Amino acid sequence: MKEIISIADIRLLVDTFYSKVREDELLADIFNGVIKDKWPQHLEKMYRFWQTILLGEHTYYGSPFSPHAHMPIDARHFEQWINLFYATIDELFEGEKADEAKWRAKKMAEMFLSKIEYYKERDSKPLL
Ligand code: HEM
Repeated sequence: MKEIISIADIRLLVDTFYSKVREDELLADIFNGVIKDKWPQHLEKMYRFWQTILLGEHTYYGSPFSPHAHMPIDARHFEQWINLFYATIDELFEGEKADEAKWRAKKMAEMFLSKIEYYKERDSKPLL
């Protein structure tokens, strides 16, 4: 077991996590439906995202929430996303950054879910 200290560790984390996602009964179709043949680009973006968060090396400048705003996802999908993410971390890493990765992922999942629910409620309300 090792700590997360380098971009090679981030790549291993991201590659392992998304290979689980791509085999997951609940999540695979949602990801593939949006990403299609652009997996290399998605993975590259996600290396930068986690490199920025965990290593403090600022290489990601996107807006993380926007692409999720209208995906057909609810609490079950986020729960499964978190299960796979935690399983990936626990199988590969230990230490402070590993704990931080889990903590940050959980916080962002909660935030994404509450925003998605907010948009759904608002969209379903009649105008008058
Ligand atoms: C069930 C939950 C989730 C699903 C189905 C999902 C799916 C996706 C998909 C399909 C994309 C590609 C969007 C595109 O290229 O247009 C994406 C992008 C992204 N996701 Fe998620 N995601 C989920 C949860 C999360 C969580 C919890 C995080 C943060 C910890 C996250 C972080 C990101 C980031 C940073 C991007 C790139 C945004 C950009 O374009 O800059 N996602 N996600």
